[in-house]
Amino acid sequence: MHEDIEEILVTQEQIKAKVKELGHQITQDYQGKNLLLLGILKGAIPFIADLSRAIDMLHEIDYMAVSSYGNATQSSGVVRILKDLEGPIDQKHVLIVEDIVDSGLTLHYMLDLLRQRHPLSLRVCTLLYKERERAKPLELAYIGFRIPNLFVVGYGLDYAQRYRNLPYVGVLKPEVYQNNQKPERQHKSPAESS
Ligand SMILES: O=P(O)(O)OC[C@H]1O[C@H](OP(=O)(O)OP(=O)(O)O)[C@H](O)[C@@H]1O
Ligand code: HPA
Ligand SMILES: [Mg+2]
Repeated sequence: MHEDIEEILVTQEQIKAKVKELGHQITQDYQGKNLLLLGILKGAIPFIADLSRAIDMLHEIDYMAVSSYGNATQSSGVVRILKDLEGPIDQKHVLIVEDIVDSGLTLHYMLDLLRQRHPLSLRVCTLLYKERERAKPLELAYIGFRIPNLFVVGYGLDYAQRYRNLPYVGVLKPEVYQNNQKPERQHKSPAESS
């Protein structure tokens, strides 16, 4: 275990087994359909790479890059699109692939945006779902693991762009981000404090 990690919440073995299970389920659910896996960069990279190979049918992959956390541990509340899809999705069944649903702001923004492009269907597969209060409910078709409301890193999840390469999901020692965080970053955004 890396020295900055306090506790492992989801092991490499648990992730592997869950990805296999999700891939199997998705294969059954999307048989005969034109499936597009839509990965949300950068956090979803390891998950979508493993999930795609666990899906036993032809499908497409595309990515969107959005960012709302920057180097902070709380969402800024403002989602910025850094990279858009390559083409239209009106002939596709879109499955958004996320590493984590935390405040839910990123997904709400993505779902609202993508609905306007009229995909044949639009659903979400997230590896992690944080148990916490949310301003608006979210409908999630596939959830890997429900985790407590702690800041986690690994398997794609970062703190200040680091730790994405850890093969497990772990809780970062608070002193790691408390030492580095600028005071203004510690305020809750208006969207978070409601
Ligand atoms: O439910 P939310 O509170 O919106 O948080 C979830 C989002 O935040 C993270 O992305 P981030 O904006 O940090 O970009 P990254 O994937 O490049 O790290 C994560 O990968 C999700 O996309
Ligand atoms: O707990 C988290 N860790 C890393 N990135 C995140 N983005 C939203 N929540 C988290
Ligand atoms: Mg991030």
